[in-house]
Amino acid sequence: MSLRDGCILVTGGAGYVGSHALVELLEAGYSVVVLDNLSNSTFGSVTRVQEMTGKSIPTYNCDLCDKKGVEDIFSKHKISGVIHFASLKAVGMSVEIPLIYYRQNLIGTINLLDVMKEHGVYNLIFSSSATVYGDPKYLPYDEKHPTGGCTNPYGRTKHFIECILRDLYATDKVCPLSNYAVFVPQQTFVFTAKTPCHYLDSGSLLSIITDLCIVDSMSSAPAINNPSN
Ligand SMILES: O=c1ccn([C@@H]2O[C@H](COP(=O)(O)OP(=O)(O)O[C@H]3O[C@H](CO)[C@@H](O)[C@H](O)[C@H]3O)[C@@H](O)[C@H]2O)c(=O)[nH]1
Repeated sequence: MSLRDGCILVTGGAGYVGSHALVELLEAGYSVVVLDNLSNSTFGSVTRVQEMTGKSIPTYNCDLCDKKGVEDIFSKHKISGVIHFASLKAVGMSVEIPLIYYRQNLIGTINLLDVMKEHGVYNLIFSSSATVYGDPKYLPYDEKHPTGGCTNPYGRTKHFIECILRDLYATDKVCPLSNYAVFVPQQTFVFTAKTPCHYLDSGSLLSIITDLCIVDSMSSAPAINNPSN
């Protein structure tokens, strides 16, 4: 199934970055479905996106820790790819309530990956964070900077998820990724110019995007379908 034959599931799509991604995806001609537990947002943002674009967006108030709820969404919609923004993301709070961060971010992501596999969906863009780099060995960070050594639980959840995704990519007996998969670890600064749509159009099957400048990328919307940008 080509990506455009189905919908892109945007987890955390009601959030700040996720809702901007919706606009880009819709304007690039993708159909989208939103999953969000509304822990840090409302569906008002999605309503505004629908008003702006004139396109309708199925929305689900669903927590990724509710695996059955996630399965229901995959059963209702022909999902061809996922952009995974849903995440608790406050560094300070993650120090105060680490278990909640580990449960929401790690178990939620593992549930998502399980359900994707059950439904034969292997196209994923993961929204990571510059916190995976830990204390800088040099500045500015670039894609070659080592990850790990994170200084807080939030960063560790993102780092662990990157590790999980690398393992899945490496063991394609477990997770049958196509040979033409493009694995893009730590695309820290590329994302400013290259939107999620670029990655989808380039056939990325498992991409990790570290740190996001997607909101800025709104001004470079013409780059969406131009892989040379
Ligand atoms: O378990 C959870 C936790 C959060 N959310 C939702 O996820 C969205 C996250 O968006 P927001 O809180 O506005 O954060 P952003 O600034 O958009 O965070 C983006 O940028 C962060 C890095 O700065 C990444 O960690 C995040 O994954 C990415 O969404 C919100 O709608 C939340 O309601 C869920 O659906 N499930």
